[in-house]
Amino acid sequence: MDKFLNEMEKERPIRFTDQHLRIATDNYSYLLGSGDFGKVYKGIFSDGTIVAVKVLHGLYDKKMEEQFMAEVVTIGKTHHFNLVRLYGFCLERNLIALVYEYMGNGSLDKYLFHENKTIGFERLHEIAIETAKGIAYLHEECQLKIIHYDIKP
Ligand SMILES: Nc1ncnc2c1ncn2[C@@H]1O[C@H](COP(=O)(O)OP(=O)(O)OP(=O)(O)O)[C@@H](O)[C@H]1O
Repeated sequence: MDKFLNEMEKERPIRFTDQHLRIATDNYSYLLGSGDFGKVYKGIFSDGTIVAVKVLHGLYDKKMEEQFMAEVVTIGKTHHFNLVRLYGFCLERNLIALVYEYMGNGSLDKYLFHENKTIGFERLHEIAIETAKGIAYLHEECQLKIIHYDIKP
């Protein structure tokens, strides 16, 4: 694990301390949302960079370690316009977190599934193409296994 973390630090993602993230998030006072793996908070670093800090919940075990490493290895290496940047991570006994680029407009699914406004076909097509470009890049960069589904007409 230590070797992995040292490698990652050379590659790019920054290793943050618990204290650093506590200050940036103003003691986790601004909740952006929550997902399957934890809660996401807004943070601002002293240089003005706005971030989204995902605090992973659950006990630190082998499965959690694997999930964490997979995310840092894959997303941490990527630099693509259509993919959210992973700036860094925190791996301490009392805090396991991932630090992402802040997306001011929130999640895409909000627009696709929860908003009353309907998105026109052209915009939907554009989103699909740009999403596919992001996935293709990730696939190439990280040699991810992408599952191919048979789409029935
Ligand atoms: N980078 C970000 N910038 C701004 N808001 C974010 C960011 N990442 C997450 N959020 C907010 O936090 C919420 C939860 O995100 P999270 O990634 O934990 O869950 P999810 O999108 O449901 O995916 P999953 O749980 O499958 O990982 C999102 O719906 C969004 O509102």
